[in-house]
Order: sequence, then structure tokens, then C-alpha cells
Amino acid sequence: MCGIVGVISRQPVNQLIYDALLLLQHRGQDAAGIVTMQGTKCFMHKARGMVRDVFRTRNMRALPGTVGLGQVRYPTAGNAYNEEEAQPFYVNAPFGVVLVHNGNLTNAHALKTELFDIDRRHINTESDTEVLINILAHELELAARDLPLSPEEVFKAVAAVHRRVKGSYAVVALIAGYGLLAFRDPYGIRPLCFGTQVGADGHQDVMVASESVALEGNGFKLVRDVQPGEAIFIDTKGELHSQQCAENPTLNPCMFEYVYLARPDSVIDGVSVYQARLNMGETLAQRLISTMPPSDIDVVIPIPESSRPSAMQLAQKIGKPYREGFVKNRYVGRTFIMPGQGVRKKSVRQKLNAIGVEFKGRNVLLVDDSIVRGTTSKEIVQMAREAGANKVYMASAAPPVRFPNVYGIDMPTKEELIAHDRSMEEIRQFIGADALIYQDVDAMKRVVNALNPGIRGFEASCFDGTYITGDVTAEDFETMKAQRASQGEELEAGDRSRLALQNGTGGA
Ligand SMILES: O=P(O)(O)OC[C@H]1O[C@H](OP(=O)(O)OP(=O)(O)O)[C@H](O)[C@@H]1O
Ligand SMILES: NC(=O)CC[C@H](N)C(=O)O
Ligand SMILES: [Mg+2]
Repeated sequence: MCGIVGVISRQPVNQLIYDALLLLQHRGQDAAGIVTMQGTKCFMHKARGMVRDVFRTRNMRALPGTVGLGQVRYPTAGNAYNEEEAQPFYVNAPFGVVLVHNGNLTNAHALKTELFDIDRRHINTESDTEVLINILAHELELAARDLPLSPEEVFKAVAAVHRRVKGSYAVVALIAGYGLLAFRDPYGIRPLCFGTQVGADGHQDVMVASESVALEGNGFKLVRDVQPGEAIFIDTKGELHSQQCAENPTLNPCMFEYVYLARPDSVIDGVSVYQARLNMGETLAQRLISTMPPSDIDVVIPIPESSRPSAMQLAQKIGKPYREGFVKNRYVGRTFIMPGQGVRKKSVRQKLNAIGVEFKGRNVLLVDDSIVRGTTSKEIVQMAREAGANKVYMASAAPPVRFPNVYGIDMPTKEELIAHDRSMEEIRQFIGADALIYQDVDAMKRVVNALNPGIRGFEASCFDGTYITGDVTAEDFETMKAQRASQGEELEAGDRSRLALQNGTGGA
């Protein structure tokens, strides 16, 4: 996942985009970028790092204009250390097009060859987003007949993108001199919504963003989600055009957004993320009651941050106290989306510290939203023991993560997943808990679906092994795995240098 945003207004948009990116920071911590457009001229600043570090006052001053877009990146193609792969991407023909993308293309490799051999376009990085922008640009070239470019021609180009591109993509793009375009893949895997606010001059501003929290936090009112396969185009006069551009669109949002990725105060595809997490806590409690006696538990402790709603609801359901046993260092980011296992492992200890009094002599039930590589659980169970806990039980509000994800979550190989080839007992032993309990896949789907029965199904491949687009071949898996592995060396080197910097021993 990454966070994307686009704004069209009559006022300068640089600050609005910056503020929206801060609200989407939890979706990507590795790089950030903003492009603004004044007339037909585009201004860009992008770099590695968090939003606050990437944009200094001088960078903000150099982003004039009333239309723009931005992105916070968590790489799923290429790697975190290549500045060239930071978004937005830009191409100059047949129009000036700037694009930001959340998702992952499963046929990027094949498309790259096609772009070079047939479309006469050159790709310079390992980023699938660079492939995507070139496909869009090429299709715009084919769709555009006479100038000016019409919304119908833009939609025709998006329809062609849907036919060529496979995988997940929520996209915001700028077409210089024409307007702001946003579209979502035909399965609606990654989220995208838009909202409006009436600006100072009575004119309506439009913001498109990954999550509703970015709209709300900036005074915009959520209008609706962009539908799967749909494209919306807001021209430079501020008029909004929309069209369904896919042949068989179906809504299958990513389940992991509700489990972990999104902020709890966002509403995605009609489902409150917070309520989804409460519901998961409730079913987890039911499962717990049927598998072990809650009377043996003294206290329920969440593993901050994302597990809090589920843990709270579980505690209430089993009638045990909910206590904050770990303090989170608010200056350390999310560990799961950090690049490289070395940094992730070290960061768990930097991020969380136990409050002894909540553990000493007690049987504690630790609740996390998910156990993926097991990095967090293993460390946390040990910390609970070091803090004097009597028994340490562990519960996960999501089912075991057993399968790689190819749609925008960085877990490309099954080997890295703790639950991939281990039995429950082996996982329990690995993390060192006295008992381990997981959510059930069907129960999770049922309780989230109950919040919007209009959702046909979920993209839940990492839990159930079903890849919703139905077109991911064994070869695609191998290509994506090899592509990520080839980035590994660079990643590990970056990892070592980061650790060295954190330890104050100098970078590599
Ligand atoms: O099994 P693992 O590979 O460790 O991954 C799972 C953990 O990673 C995430 O936390 P993270 O620190 O990223 O963010 P949070 O503060 O939002 O919980 C998630 O909430 C789990 O705690
Ligand atoms: N997590 C994402 O959405 C990543 C977007 C894109 N695949 C990249 O690597 O930059
Ligand atoms: Mg966590």
C-alpha cells in the first residue's frame, strides 16, 4: 500500500497536499513526493524519507499552482533505496502526464517488454508505476483524436489501461492543461475515494485520496468511493466527469486494509475500519471462549497500535480488564512496512516497552491485529516474560497469514511468513507463547461483510490463497519473487547502513 492524493482547486494546493500526505503517512514511510501544476507547467519535489523530512519550506515555496497530487511510498516493486522510484512519475508525451499509484501490477515484467518492443517506450527503473504511467500515456495517444482532449477520450484510454494492466491499482494522474484523473482497478482492491469542499470564493474544490481520513482532516466532505473500474476526471474548470471503464467490475476490497493498513478513523467502501476491527475482536473472543477458559486470563493487553480496537472489544466480551501494558515510542514508525528484516526486528524493541506492573505475576493475553513474519510477537512475548508475566497467551485478530501478497502489500514470498509451513503448535513454540489463538477466515469475512452487504467478496489472498484477479500464473509469482530478491542485496546493504546510523556507528 501507499498513500495517494490529488486536489483541484482555485487556491494554491501545496499545503493541502502536504497535510493530506501527513494524514496518509501510515501507508508509506520510505519516500514522499508532490507535483503541482500552474497553467500547463508542472513543479515536482520528491525524495526518500517521511513527509516532514522531505518537504522543507523552500521545497514548499517551489510548488505553486491550484492543481496537484502527492504520494507516500511503501515499495512493492523495485526497492526503498532508489530515489528514482519515488513517486510521482512524469512523462512528457503525448501530453504532460504525472501519476501516483497505490497497488502492484502482476504483469509489469511482460508489459515492460511490450512497451519497448511495440509502444516504443523506454522504462528506466524497476518500478511498476513507471510501467503504468507509460501504458496510460500510450493509450492517451491512441485515444486522442483532435485537440482539445475530451473526457470521453480520457475514459477510452483508461478502458484500454484496464485491458492491458493486471493486478491492483488506485491511481491519481494530472494531464497538464486538462485536469485531474483518478481511477481504480476493476476489482477495487486498493481504496480510493473523493470529497468536496466549498472554497473561499464559493467555488467547489475536489480532493481524491486513498482514505477518507485525508479528506476529513482537511475539511473536505466525503462524497463517495471511486467505484471499481470507474474513472473520474475533473477538468480545469472544475467540472467532474465520471464513467465506468471496465467490462466486468466487481468490488473486492483488500481485507488487510481493515486488519492493519488503514487508519481506524477511515471509512473504506462503506465499512468503518474501526467497526471492522471491533467486530474482529468480537469473533475472536467467541473463538477464544470455545477453545480455552477465559477464567485463566487475568488481563488483556493490546500490542500498540493497530490491535487496540480488537483487543478492547475482546476484553469486554470475555469480561476481563483491558490494560495498556506497552508504551509506544511515537517517534518510531510502523515496523511492518519498514524495508528489511534487520530494521524491523530492532525497531520492535525501540518502539515498544513494557510497563512491569501490568505483567508481574499475571496471566496475560496479548492481542495483535495480525502475525505476519512473527517479528513483533516473538519479541513481545519475550518482553512480557521479562516483565514478570506468569503465563503469556497470544491472540491474533486476523487469521494466519500463509500466502504471499501480489496486490500491494510487501510480502512477496511465502517463505518469509511465519504461518506458511508451520503447524499451530510450531508457531506457538516459535513465538514462545503458552497458548496461541487465531481468527477464523470465514468469521472475519462475515463480520466485515456485515458492515456493507454490498461488498461481493474480499481480496484476502494472504489468508485464503485465492487471488481475486484469477490471472496470476505460477510464472508471475516466480518473476515477482525474483524481481524482489534481486533487490535484496541492495536492500540488505541499505538495512545495514540504516542500523549503523541508528546505532551511531556511521553508515556504510
Ligand atoms: O508479524 P510481524 O511481521 O511483526 O507483523 C505484524 C505486526 O506489524 C504491524 O505492526 P506495526 O508496528 O507495523 O504498526 P502498528 O503500530 O500500526 O501496529 C502489525 O500491527 C503487527 O503488530
Ligand atoms: N505499496 C504500493 O502501493 C506500492 C506502489 C508501487 N508498486 C511502488 O512500489 O512504488
Ligand atoms: Mg502492530
